[in-house]
Amino acid sequence: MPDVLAVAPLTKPVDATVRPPGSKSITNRALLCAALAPGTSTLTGVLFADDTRAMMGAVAALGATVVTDEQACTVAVTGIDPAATTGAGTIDARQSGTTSRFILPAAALLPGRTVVDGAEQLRARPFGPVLDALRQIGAGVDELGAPGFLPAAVTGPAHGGHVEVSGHISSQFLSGLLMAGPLMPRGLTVALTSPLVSVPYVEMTTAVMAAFGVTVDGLAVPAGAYRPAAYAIEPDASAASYFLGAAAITGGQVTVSGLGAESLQGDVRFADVLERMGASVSRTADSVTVRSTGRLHGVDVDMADISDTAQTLAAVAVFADSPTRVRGIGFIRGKETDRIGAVVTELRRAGIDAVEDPDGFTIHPGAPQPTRFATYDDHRMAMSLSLIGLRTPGIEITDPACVAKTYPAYFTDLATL
Ligand SMILES: O=C(O)C1=C[C@@H](OP(=O)(O)O)[C@@H](O)[C@H](O)C1
Ligand SMILES: C=C(OP(=O)(O)O)C(=O)O
Repeated sequence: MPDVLAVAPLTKPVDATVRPPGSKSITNRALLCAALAPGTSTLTGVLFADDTRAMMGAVAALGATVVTDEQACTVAVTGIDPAATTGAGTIDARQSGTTSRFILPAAALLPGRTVVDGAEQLRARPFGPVLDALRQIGAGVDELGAPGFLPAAVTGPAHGGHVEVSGHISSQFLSGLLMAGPLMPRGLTVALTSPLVSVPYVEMTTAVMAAFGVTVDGLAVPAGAYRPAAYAIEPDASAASYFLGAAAITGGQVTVSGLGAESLQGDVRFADVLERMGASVSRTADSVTVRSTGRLHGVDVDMADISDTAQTLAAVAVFADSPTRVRGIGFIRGKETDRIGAVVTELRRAGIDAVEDPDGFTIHPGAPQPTRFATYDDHRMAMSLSLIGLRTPGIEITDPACVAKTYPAYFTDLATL
């Protein structure tokens, strides 16, 4: 991929059906549950991207056997008995929040020492809540760098029981604890010490656990065992937001197949936001379609449940006929970059009146100037800002290769529009 990519404006309204690659979040949950199930599971519709390769490497380091067929998007995973496995050495979670936050509690099941580390970007993201939680349930935790950050070493086995963890920084801490819970001798009962963000991701966690034979009751998981499963992964709903956004701003229509009303992913609700803005949305059991009505109004919306689509909305909001206010997402300052600061800075670079708020941002519509956007090594900056280029000549994306974190073929797929 070039160092800078020029986005070609569309010459006519988009009219397309797309199927994004598998969900990152579901892929990484299914890989972990399969790795903790005795026997062989078969996963289909798997995402092959940097974040999921990180999880494949992590579960292999725990001792699971991972056999991939990238062409077919399938993975066969033969799981381990954690109690009979010693520590996993060092795991490189790369830039992946899910891999790192999910693998720490799983590594704490092993009677041995595992070091979890990641790329510089991940080392800057918070880990204190999960490290504290693991100490509460009997694991040894050494912070090898700054307290509350990676790298960290965990030594199990954790006995489980009652644990307290915060919910306002990331839901991934809770999801990771729940997935390891059934393999702790006392099971696990989690109490949240602060309001939970990204709630649909926890519902996704319990749904994937259920597919592998474990039932979560509230935030309590009894001691038990996973069962291997044949598991089909849905297309990625956060990835779908870019194509749905493209329909809304180019006056066209896009159908995303494989993402129906029953999706496990909260981010399918991005279509509801576009509907509130004036787009027409239709849903079937297996698809969602966004059709432009020619009208696009600004919206005032809390995106705490679907924050991975906030940057998509920022790009779409530029082309509305009134301002958009996004609330409830102060915690996205701790993602791949400070996403509130980054998206506001870049829109301002294009001459758009964008304002940073403590818990979100406000975008005033305008006519973007030709701009070379910075992307902050954040895949969602690159994918979101590219939408502006569908309507505006002279838009360039720096470091387009950063999309490899979750969607290596993004720019190829965007070009098919
Ligand atoms: O559990 C998950 O799969 C995820 C949860 C969300 O993170 P937070 O809970 O940190 O908001 C989301 O942003 C991330 O891309 C994936
Ligand atoms: C925040 C993200 O990823 P993660 O937290 O899993 O690194 C994302 O994909 O936007």
